[in-house]
Amino acid sequence: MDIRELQRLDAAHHLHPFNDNAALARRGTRILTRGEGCYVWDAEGNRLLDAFAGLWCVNIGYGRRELAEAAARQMEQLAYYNSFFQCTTEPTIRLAAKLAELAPGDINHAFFVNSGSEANDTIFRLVRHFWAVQGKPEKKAFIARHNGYHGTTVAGASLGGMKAMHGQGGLPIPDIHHIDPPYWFGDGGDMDEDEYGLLAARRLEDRILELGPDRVAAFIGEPIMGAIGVYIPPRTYWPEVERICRKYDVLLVADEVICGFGRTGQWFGSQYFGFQPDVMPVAKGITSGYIPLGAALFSDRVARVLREAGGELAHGATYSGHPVCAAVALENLRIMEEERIVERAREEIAPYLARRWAELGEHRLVGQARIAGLVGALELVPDKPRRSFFPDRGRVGALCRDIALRNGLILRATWDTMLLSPPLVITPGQVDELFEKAWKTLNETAAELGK
Ligand SMILES: Cc1ncc(COP(=O)(O)O)c(CNc2cccc(C(=O)O)c2)c1O
Repeated sequence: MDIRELQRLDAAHHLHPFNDNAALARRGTRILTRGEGCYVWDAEGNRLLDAFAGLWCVNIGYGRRELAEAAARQMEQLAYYNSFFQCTTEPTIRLAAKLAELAPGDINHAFFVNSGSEANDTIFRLVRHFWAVQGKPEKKAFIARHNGYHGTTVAGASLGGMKAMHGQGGLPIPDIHHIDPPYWFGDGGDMDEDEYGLLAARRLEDRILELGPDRVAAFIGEPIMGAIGVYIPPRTYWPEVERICRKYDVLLVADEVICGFGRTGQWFGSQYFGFQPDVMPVAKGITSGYIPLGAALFSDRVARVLREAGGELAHGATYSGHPVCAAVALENLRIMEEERIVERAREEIAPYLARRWAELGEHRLVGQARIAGLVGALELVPDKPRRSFFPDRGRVGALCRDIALRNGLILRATWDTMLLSPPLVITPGQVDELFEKAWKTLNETAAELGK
């Protein structure tokens, strides 16, 4: 492999997602070549501990041959057929049944797509259809959170609260409203966290009353807000959100694209926080990132209306329920169940990871270390113990991420918050390696800042 030639071709022909492509062309792309367990290798032979599981998604770790073999078997037998025209395939059916078994409460129905973004676009359309066929076409507004992330499609990016995304493409589309998120570190002041959780949840009730309950179709939120910086809400937040949604008959959509399939140590984030959604988009961990797959999961109530009163659903994609993707997802979930990956993550790894993560919180550069199961954040601050931010937010985070890479560790940086989301199969020894590399990285970052 001629790395320079590949980088030249990349700069000439490949537009990267969420990148300044001109700067990247000047800097050169890191080319990843292999993955095994919790490690990935780049083309220059660097072995990196991937404490971010690709992009929140490689839950069972890299290199599980069983998934490749499941894909090959299905490809050889039936590489593709669709679920249109009264047809479908066996793995698609079995995956829908497996998801009904794993999902909480009466979430028993799956509409398959190719990504989390498409799952949220599906939810946006079918939730509106759910109310319209019941004679409530005006009940079509969605409420979401500023700085939330729900994907990159028109509806997904509009449901998201990222202003930079809204600025590209003239978003949000009409009838999508945003409230402030539960970010205690940033705006909780001296308030007790439990008290702050209730206050943050009641922002939803205020907005429902402002819009009129008869106009509000649904509220969508990530159990833990991932991309913006792992905002872990106080334990009082979600039960209060659920109470408010039930009070005004607003559907509750839990965006489980990151939290789903074991990330918090429970199968789903709603179980970690103790609430029951009506609708759940899922993706990422459903196949551990080995092949693209997303799904919109619906409760009995919603599915019954869509089935019985909805007539023909005028919605679907070529690859909705793709048999190879379904076969890989089934193998992924089989491994997760048979090896008790979620339970072991909760019982054995999460407690140890929490202890070591809290030790990183002792560092002079860290204003808060927060974690829930196997997803966490370190807030880098200029003058601990004050909860404040660096003036040029994002520069220190980018510096810290680059130093981590130099030390053989992958962490994500959002602004000046370092994010953790390792494969669920990380071992105690690898947690120690993560700690050592992260501590060294924080020291070197502080030194570069003259701290
Ligand atoms: C909560 C949530 N919902 C929907 C999506 C969209 O899924 P797809 O990407 O499969 O369409 C996501 C995706 N999450 C995501 C995607 C890209 C980058 C980052 C980051 O943290 O930098 C996070 C997500 O985190």
